[in-house]
Amino acid sequence: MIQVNDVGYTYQTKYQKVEVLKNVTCTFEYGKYYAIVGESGSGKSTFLSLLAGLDTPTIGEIVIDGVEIKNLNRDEYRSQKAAMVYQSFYLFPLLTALENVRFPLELNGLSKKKATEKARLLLNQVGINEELEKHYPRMLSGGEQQRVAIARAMATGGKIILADEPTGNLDSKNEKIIVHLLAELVKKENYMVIVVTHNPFVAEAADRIYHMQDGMLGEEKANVYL
Ligand SMILES: Nc1ncnc2c1ncn2[C@@H]1O[C@H](COP(=O)(O)OP(=O)(O)OP(=O)(O)O)[C@@H](O)[C@H]1O
Repeated sequence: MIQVNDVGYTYQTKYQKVEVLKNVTCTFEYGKYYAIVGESGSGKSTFLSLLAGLDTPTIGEIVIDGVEIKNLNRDEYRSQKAAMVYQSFYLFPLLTALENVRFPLELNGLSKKKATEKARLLLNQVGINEELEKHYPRMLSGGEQQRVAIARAMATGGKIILADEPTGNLDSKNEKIIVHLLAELVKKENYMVIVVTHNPFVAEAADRIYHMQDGMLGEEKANVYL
């Protein structure tokens, strides 16, 4: 699980300090889908980047499966435990769908043959067939690209998916497909999914919703929509 204990984060610009997160305390468990909602500029993405190990809290601690994040090897954490999914997909443009998913598997030491087999399984799981796997990202629809990005996140082998507006560039049909996919990973494979979103539909599917307001995380609420 992830325990966030009294975390604060301050951006230091040339002229001023901007306190973006204040006294954030919460926990995230495997097998649950969380949504973090809140006004623009309230600190949601900053918080997600701390959970991803992309930045370090100014004060407080984040503990992942019993180890404080600052004591983890950051590269290993991001390549093996927690993966980010973004609004703009960020697939490697010069790699096919299959190669995009195979890449982290090979990076984690699998042979090309084994990595190809595993990548195919993951792509199949997200509904990308053997024809589409040969396509470069520009030849895929937004929904297909996001599914490849989720398969790539799963390829890290970690069970934590951190998603920043994962449906922000998608139409409502693809939005549903992606939300369903994430919810299934949580239910059937014990993933922990944490989604930052402005989209009520994406938030409604969550087990828990956290409200970020002016850098403070509001009381955890069971999802009232369920
Ligand atoms: N590199 C930076 N330097 C200084 N201030 C920053 C930096 N990045 C973000 N901020 C400020 O931190 C605050 C929180 O930003 P953040 O992106 O976390 O908000 P958010 O809730 O995710 O917003 P949105 O919903 O619009 O994406 C904002 O006031 C923003 O201007």
